[in-house]
Amino acid sequence: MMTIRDDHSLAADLATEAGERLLRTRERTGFADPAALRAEGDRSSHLYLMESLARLRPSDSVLSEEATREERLDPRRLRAERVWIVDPLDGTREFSEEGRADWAVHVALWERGRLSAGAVALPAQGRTLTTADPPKPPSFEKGRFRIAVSRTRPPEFVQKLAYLVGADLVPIGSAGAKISAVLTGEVEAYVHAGGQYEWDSAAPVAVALAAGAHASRIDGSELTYNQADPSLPDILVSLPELATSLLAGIRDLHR
Ligand SMILES: Nc1ncnc2c1ncn2[C@@H]1O[C@H](COP(=O)(O)O)[C@@H](OP(=O)(O)O)[C@H]1O
Ligand SMILES: [Mg+2]
Repeated sequence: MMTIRDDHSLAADLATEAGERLLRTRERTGFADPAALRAEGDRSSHLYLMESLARLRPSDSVLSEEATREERLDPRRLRAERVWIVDPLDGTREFSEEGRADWAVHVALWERGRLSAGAVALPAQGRTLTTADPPKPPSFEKGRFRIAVSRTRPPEFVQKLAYLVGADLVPIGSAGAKISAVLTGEVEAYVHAGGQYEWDSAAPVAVALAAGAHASRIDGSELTYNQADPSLPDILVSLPELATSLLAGIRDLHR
């Protein structure tokens, strides 16, 4: 039974519970029909999060990846002071592949212009990263480092960027799993371009900022959320020590 609690704990509890439900969906439905498993995961997780937020935060707005186009275009969201930005299942493709643990549930809260709370559940890794208790990323010592990149849609320039800055590429599914990998020390950076939406990054960016990591657009400008158009096509998340050289490398490659 859920009781009244602060937004940080609520984000963490909802992401974790949605994740546990997705693990059960995976077990029950199996991997024989991946498209059916993906559809079931997306739909059931979206419904769980929408119902829970309607009950526990009835006056807040919600922007979800799985909402209808009309719901996403609802003008009330743009006037609202509090908007939950959720991706009920990030890394849907990896969710439907047996044995993979690089998929996530994202729950973020945007308040009056900035992300104020967030949680990323990594159900198959048995952990939830949260602004309630932000992870402490390791500090970067000198030398080669690792850049996480999309398994299926790596941006063209990241191979060149890796060469330029002396890094190795690590393909991982899910934006949330990649940003979490920066915060837990599996990689040192994540670079993406060419398309993405607010729900793909809001929750992991809320946690990354709370953890003291760097998070920005690839031109160094701020990531802004709850816009009329939820497209947010590129992102850089890294240990703070690496941000300046990564931004400089990206700038050189785009000249
Ligand atoms: N070029 C692109 N256009 C739109 N969405 C993209 C994209 N590249 C990645 N994404 C989205 O970002 C998330 C992480 O992608 P990836 O694993 O390739 O890094 C995925 O979310 P979903 O799994 O929620 O659809 C994916 O749909
Ligand atoms: Mg997503």
